[in-house]
Amino acid sequence: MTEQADMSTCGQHGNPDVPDVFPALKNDTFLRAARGEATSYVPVWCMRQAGRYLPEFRMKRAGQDFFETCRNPAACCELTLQPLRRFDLDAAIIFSDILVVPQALGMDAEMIPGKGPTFKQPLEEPSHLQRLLSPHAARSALFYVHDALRLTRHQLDGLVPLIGFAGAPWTLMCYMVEGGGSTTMSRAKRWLYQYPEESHNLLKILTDTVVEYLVDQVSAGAQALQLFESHAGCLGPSLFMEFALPCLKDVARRVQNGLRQADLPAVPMIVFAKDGHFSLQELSQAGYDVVGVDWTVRPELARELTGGKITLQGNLDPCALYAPKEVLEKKVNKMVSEFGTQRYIANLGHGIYPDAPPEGLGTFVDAVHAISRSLNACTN
Ligand SMILES: Cc1c2[nH]c(c1CCC(=O)O)Cc1[nH]c(c(CCC(=O)O)c1C)Cc1[nH]c(c(CCC(=O)O)c1C)Cc1[nH]c(c(CCC(=O)O)c1C)C2
Repeated sequence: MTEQADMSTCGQHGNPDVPDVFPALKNDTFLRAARGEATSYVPVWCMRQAGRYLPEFRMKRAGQDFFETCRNPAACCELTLQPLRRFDLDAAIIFSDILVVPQALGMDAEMIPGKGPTFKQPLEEPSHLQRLLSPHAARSALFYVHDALRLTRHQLDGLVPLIGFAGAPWTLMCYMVEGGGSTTMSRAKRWLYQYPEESHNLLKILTDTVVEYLVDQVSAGAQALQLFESHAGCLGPSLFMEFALPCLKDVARRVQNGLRQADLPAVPMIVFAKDGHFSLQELSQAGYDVVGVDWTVRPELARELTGGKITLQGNLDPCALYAPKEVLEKKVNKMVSEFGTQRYIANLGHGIYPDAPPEGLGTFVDAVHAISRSLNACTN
């Protein structure tokens, strides 16, 4: 145990009924690895670990509107804790969604079963930017996420660190322009080619909003932050460097400054650019402590591109959870051996799929721990 009871305060939307001193952290392995410190085993968590693959998640969510659930701190807390009751995970991630940010900027979203999240009035042309509320207004609309973080940090009772997150500006712009998911993101990319200046304006609004949102998350109890750039792949290198990377750099720098100014602790920041293999070198110099890697990248190449100096996170193919136990264990062995046991956080290469067998995740987590402990024992 290295961290004493944390004196972080409730922040500007703090609930006066909840005491503002958080319980001491009992397992800091994830934070140590994120900060590049030595660990006796490889910590592991799983993107979308609070999700539909768990029967208890489906039970709790049954009949409830998705975004109503996001606005209910007690429900978010329960859903965040569910996977920790089953698996020996080294971190929790708050149950929420990246789309709460566009909502807070005034865009109405609903979750349509079988289709996914959908905005009723997407941004079709630059004049629609006038519909958006200010980053300042968005900041106060997001109080419910901070209430969920605060409650969950207390309920975790120091078991493992709590991760907060946000969508990266480009990924949020994709949903706001497309109105929902898309395989090509061609409407959003059309903006980059046809309206580059207005695209930069939109990305700036999103960057400003995300920076304040993440600082507030730390104020509410988040002990690490992850940026999801889920739609990096469709950009390719040149659009990524022009439109997405500058925002990611701004977010990292301004969040750490914001934390200093607010007298809040510095927290490790993770960037995960899905299908962004072409950007790994730049991402390793973008101001983040950890770079996430999807399963299409060889661990040795990821180490080489990132100069061996940064913590990497990833990257088991989520479909490997369907494999028989022995095959899955072999895959984990290969992955951990190739990344190495230091400066490494094991994870899937993207979120767990809704039809993944829960016992597969258990095998994955236990194998990461056992294999990394034995590899460490060999080298000591
Ligand atoms: C469980 C869940 C979530 N969002 C959605 C679901 C499924 C819907 C349901 O349960 O009813 C809809 C939900 N929300 C979104 C989608 C994808 C839509 C699409 O692109 O088609 C869906 C189905 C948008 C979204 N939402 C998120 C991302 C980034 C990660 C990624 O790339 O997968 C994205 C792109 C982040 C997210 N979303 C969620 C978390 C929870 C915390 C955890 O990891 O356990 C997180 C981190 C929660």
